[in-house]
Amino acid sequence: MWGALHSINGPVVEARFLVDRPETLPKIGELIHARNTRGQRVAFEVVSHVAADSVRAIALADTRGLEVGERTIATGGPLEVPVGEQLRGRILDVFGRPLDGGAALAEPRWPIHRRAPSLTERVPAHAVFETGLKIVDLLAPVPRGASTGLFGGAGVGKTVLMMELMHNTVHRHHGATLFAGIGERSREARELWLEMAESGVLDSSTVVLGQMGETPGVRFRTAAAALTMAEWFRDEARRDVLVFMDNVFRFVQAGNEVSGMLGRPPSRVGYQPTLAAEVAALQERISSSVDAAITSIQAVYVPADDITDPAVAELFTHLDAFLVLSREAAAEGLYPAVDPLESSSSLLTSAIVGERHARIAAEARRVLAKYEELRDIIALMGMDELTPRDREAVLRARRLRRFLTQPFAVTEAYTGKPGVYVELEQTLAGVEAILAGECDDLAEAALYMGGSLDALLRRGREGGRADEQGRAG
Ligand SMILES: Nc1ncnc2c1ncn2[C@@H]1O[C@H](COP(=O)(O)OP(=O)(O)OP(=O)(O)O)[C@@H](O)[C@H]1O
Repeated sequence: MWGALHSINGPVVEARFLVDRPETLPKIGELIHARNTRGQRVAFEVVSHVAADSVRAIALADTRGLEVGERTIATGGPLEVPVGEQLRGRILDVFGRPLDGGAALAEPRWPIHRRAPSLTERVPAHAVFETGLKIVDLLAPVPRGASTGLFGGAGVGKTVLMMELMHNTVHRHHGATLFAGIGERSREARELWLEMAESGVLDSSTVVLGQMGETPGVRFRTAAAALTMAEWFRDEARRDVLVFMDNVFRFVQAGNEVSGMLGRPPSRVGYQPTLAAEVAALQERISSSVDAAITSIQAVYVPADDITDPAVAELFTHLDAFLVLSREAAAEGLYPAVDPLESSSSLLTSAIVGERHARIAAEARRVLAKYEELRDIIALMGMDELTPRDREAVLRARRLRRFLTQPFAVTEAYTGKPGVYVELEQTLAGVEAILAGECDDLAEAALYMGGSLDALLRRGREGGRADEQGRAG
């Protein structure tokens, strides 16, 4: 159907169509096109009907060079993105166009506005997505088919952690991984791309970018585009998919910009009135089917560290686990720098992970919390002032904290240590032994940056033998 641009107001346009019946007017969510003075096609998404023959639409590209009266074409459907195995190893924009200099993608294409599975179709997120990372699987198990929030300032290891999780998903779960870059700096996306290539996860992953500097419409739709691609892997290939969103707060922010441009009055503390619905529409699509699941890890920027911010609070209601990265842990070289006390997961109850895991995790947390509590006293007065009971807790907490570090496969190139994947059972056995005092006589360093307790003890014995040989020689 044909129409013409009737008004242009930055990224918001109104287009009038030649309609014979009201139902033929482009629908909300439908894509319409117009050409700018350079002959380039500019896409818009219809966001509201303003009259029987007119729509308001938001640009998904730069609107400079557009003129009133320009012919507008309704495409008859929403934005569609390519799906399928062809996505692997590709870096795409929100339209599914290559950003990696490679060939254009072919059919099939799926519309980005897809229904979330209904309550009867979805499988509750009561299963653990094993990451192979001791500290995560023990204290903040990632729920399969649900969302986990990732929190941490600059330089504490967010990107490295995301890449290790991608690596383990591909190599252990034979799953697919997707990275949605939303509203962050383009330079970071380029670095991520290089790091992904270097650490060997790029070939099995797909990156979808709607970065800072793109129009709000593009940034707002990036998450939906990436989820559509993930849904193909879950529903057609029946494979588990891990979707990273960096940063989901920027999705809310883009929605707010769109809302402001449309002249909608803001509600809570300046956010869009549609905030809850927009977040829910996105998060509800992250779910399991009978055969496979979309599991999502979402970096969350917390403005001014204020967790009562309405957007952050809204995002929190959809998160089933929290991975909090700590600057102190990173400074001490305790990688992955996951904060063992701040991180949590709704799965950590005996009904879901079993009585043993829940008990070991609670005990580990108690000992680590005790150590935190005593740190200042130790710094001031030294260990000698502690009661024997507290001294024992400190000794075990320090060993436990070191046991919860481990080398990553994706950092092998610069740490020189091969990465390890530790199965949950081995993590539990190691933590149980440390808490029972079986490692009290071991040097702390013997438990640092390794895998299972058995592997660490083996490493210690071999190291000891090598030392003896060295001395003998
Ligand atoms: N698991 C790890 N093992 C060893 N070193 C690590 C690990 N994680 C992070 N580092 C070190 O910390 C540095 C910063 O990590 P990373 O780039 O992941 O941080 P970030 O939080 O994503 O930072 P930014 O916010 O700047 O993107 C790495 O270059 C590396 O030196």
